[in-house]
Amino acid sequence: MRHNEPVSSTEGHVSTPYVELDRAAWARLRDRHPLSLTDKDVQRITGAGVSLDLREVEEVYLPLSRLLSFYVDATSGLHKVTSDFLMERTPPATPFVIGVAGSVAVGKSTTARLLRDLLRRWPSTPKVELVTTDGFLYPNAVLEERGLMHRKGFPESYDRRALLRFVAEVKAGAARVEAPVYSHLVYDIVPGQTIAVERPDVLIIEGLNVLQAPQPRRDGRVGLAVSDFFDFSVYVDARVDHIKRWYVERFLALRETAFADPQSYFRRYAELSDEEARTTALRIWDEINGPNLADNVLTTRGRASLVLTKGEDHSVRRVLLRKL
Ligand SMILES: Nc1ncnc2c1ncn2[C@@H]1O[C@H](COP(=O)(O)OP(=O)(O)O)[C@@H](O)[C@H]1O
Ligand SMILES: CC(C)(COP(=O)(O)O)[C@@H](O)C(=O)NCCC(=O)O
Repeated sequence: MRHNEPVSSTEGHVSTPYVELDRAAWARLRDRHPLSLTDKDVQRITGAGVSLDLREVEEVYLPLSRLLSFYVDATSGLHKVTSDFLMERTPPATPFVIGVAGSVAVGKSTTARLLRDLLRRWPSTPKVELVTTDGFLYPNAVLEERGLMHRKGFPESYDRRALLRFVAEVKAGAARVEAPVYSHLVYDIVPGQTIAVERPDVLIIEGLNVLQAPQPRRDGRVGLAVSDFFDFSVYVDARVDHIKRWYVERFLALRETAFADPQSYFRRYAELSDEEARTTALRIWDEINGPNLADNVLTTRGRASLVLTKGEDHSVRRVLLRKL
């Protein structure tokens, strides 16, 4: 099969809406859109903690940011058409909204930060903001009351209405919209702290459940979901056994950093031996993050505009791009 041709599927005679490109085919696209970065740029982009390969950024994420910048321009043209049709004199600026979804530990935050920093380099999108959905988790006090302390990350652990309102307001061009902030260190919402979004060119919303379909309400009617406001979405994908290993490795590493902080909710984990830490991480994975991935996150993959599939070293092996 030629890699630049759509994949056809025999499943129920519905052909897939995606075009599938392997790593080499995707990387070749870069030749048509010459782009380059220095090691220094990459260091600046990724910040502390994650060691990223320059080639990976240039071959995978830079072309994606280029495609996105074309989408931003095309979408703004479409808004103009609607506005002209409606004879609006001063059409509101409408931010382009991108959702980034995937499992805990698959690399959503890294992908979202990369896209933010790369998009800022393109002329039509200098102002890019990134918001993570953890700020919309209910505070621990509410989760405790509802018996949801061991369901953090499951759809019901979020104030979905507040999240929806936030995205709808940003999308409607509101001058300033605030989102609450979650601290991984204290493992709770930070009272009174917010992040402000002020009419960006692009808003990236990153979180486990951002691609969830709208849920039926109590009256049986189906409302809106945040994904209804997305102009584009990325699902970061990998084999579950790889993700589970990345989760455990990150947990072991956190003993030296975040867990060791006197303020950390998980202070007690800093003292664990390798074996104890591994057992604890595997338990948390098997009880919380694994089931959430299987039941609520993976089930939304087919709704994404683009799926990045990573190999066991985090390098992207395959890209699915929705064409239909
Ligand atoms: N593209 C990448 N290349 C190398 N390592 C990565 C990459 N993306 C993520 N990682 C590693 O995987 C771990 C999880 O990534 P992160 O972005 O924090 O995941 P998530 O936000 O999905 O929980 C990080 O600790 C980081 O070291
Ligand atoms: C904070 C999270 C729910 C992810 O939030 P997101 O930004 O994806 O909405 C997750 O990273 C997490 O910490 N899960 C909790 C698992 C546990 O209770 O340890």
